[in-house]
Amino acid sequence: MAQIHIAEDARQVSEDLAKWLGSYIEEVLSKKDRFTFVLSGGSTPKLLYTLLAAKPYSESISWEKIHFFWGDERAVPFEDSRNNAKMAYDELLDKVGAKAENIHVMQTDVSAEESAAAYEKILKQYFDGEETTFDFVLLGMGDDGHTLSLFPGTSVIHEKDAWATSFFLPAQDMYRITLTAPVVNHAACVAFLAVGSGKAETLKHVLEGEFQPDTYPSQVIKPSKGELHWFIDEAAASALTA
Ligand SMILES: O=C(O)[C@H](O)[C@@H](O)[C@H](O)[C@H](O)COP(=O)(O)O
Repeated sequence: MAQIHIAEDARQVSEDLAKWLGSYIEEVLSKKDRFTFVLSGGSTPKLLYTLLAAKPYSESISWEKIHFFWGDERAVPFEDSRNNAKMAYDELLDKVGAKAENIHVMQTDVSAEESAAAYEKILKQYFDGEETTFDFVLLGMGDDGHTLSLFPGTSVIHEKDAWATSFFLPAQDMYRITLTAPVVNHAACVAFLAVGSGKAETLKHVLEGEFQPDTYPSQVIKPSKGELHWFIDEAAASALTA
């Protein structure tokens, strides 16, 4: 069952998530020596990353023990403003003590197919045979209900085997590289961060409507063993009935 955290506005949601995440990371690192963290792209996480890169989190989190991954990537050069890895470096990774060898970007200087295959190999090296995959997966949700690069009507929504894949997205005239539901649904903890009235109607369907993953791909995120959290603001929550 998803745990839903509602705050007044986008800043408060990000502050609440930063605080919650700081405690969660500390708890996990009290039991083991690495924390695997999937970063999200899009615009919503920027404020969260900025908060994490500043005090107290810049000093309280053991950044050197965190291994970073991405949920998806647009197959554009790193320097392109649409590149998810660049946003995370600019807002967070260039500001905290993460180790370069622990940061695993989805390469965009090779074909999307090669990038996905290389990512699959890295993920298998980290998690093959493990009880769960990532310690934490941060996800966004588009106004259309997509998450990662699982867009409505795409076959990748139903991928059952690959942990990372790629495909051409005609609507954006670009290739995308993305994690798939299987590897995310085996994570220890998944948290959506979604804000704004533009997501309200979609969020109502995702959380309260029938299971229609081709229309609302975010519905396929259902951790089998792990926790599922939604960090949302009042505007995004405005159509919820529960
Ligand atoms: O590459 C991407 O676009 C993201 O990974 C994507 O899944 C994002 O999380 C949603 O599109 C929400 O984006 P916003 O946060 O900008 O609404």
